[in-house]
Amino acid sequence: MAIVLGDNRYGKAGVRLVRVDRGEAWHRITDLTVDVALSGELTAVHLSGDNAHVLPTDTQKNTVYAFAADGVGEVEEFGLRLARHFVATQPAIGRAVVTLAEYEWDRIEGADGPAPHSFSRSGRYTRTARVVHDAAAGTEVVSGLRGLTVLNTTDSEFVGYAVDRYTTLPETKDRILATDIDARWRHRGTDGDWAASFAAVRRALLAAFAGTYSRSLQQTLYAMGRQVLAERDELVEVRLSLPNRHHYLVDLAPFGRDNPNAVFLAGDRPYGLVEGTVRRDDAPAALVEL
Ligand SMILES: O=c1[nH]c(=O)c2[nH]c(=O)[nH]c2[nH]1
Repeated sequence: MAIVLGDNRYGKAGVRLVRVDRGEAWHRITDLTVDVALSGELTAVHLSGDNAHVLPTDTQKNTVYAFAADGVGEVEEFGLRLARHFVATQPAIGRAVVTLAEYEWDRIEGADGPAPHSFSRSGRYTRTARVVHDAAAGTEVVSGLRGLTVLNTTDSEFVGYAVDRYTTLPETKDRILATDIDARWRHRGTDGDWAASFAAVRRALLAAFAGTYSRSLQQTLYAMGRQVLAERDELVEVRLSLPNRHHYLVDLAPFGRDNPNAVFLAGDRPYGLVEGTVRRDDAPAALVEL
């Protein structure tokens, strides 16, 4: 029996970057967290401590800030620039994975209208991207969002499920359906209008959530993924991770009050977790699973 080094990668995680674009009067901010992960000919560093192939993670962090000096643009674009740079300039590095999260800021509405240089952090959702650039296998861009919390007050039921001796859940024909959307979608190519694509996918996810009469969160998941692919030719695959944010009808009978689907306890934990991928059947193989 031999002991060998398996899959490995290394890089700087959690690089926090805020870029200010200063127009004459109006400022704009871009707020990102960037993770870089490199892999390639890295056996020697692990086995004998030879660092010749190791571009320090500190240098990777510096590169993120240096590249931001030329502007950030869309997260996908920034990720592509960085990933290509590491592979092109480091002969030992065959693959770079750059993962980005962008936090949204809203302009503050001042007494005299929109404030030119004041912002409040929006908690609505986080936009994400992951770029894989591999010297041999090519380039792959995955966009996404997480933390987009949505709720339907009706048009959701859950009946007819499998029952065993541990089942206590009552069937319901009318319940609240709520979730925090965590979605990633893989692009066919490596160029395009990233901003327009993102906005359209977000709209499609929301429209499908709102417009689907739901017999389960699983069915809603598929409807959401399907709508995104039906509307967006540039995409080949959608992955959704949907926590079921249970809302429990409170029993008000002890207080002599009925509760016609009005008062709920918003559960925290445990929560159902429904995850799935919806893809075109001719989608090219992914470099890295969604
Ligand atoms: O939409 C649902 N899917 C489930 O699998 C499930 N399980 C459960 O207890 N409630 C629900 N709701």
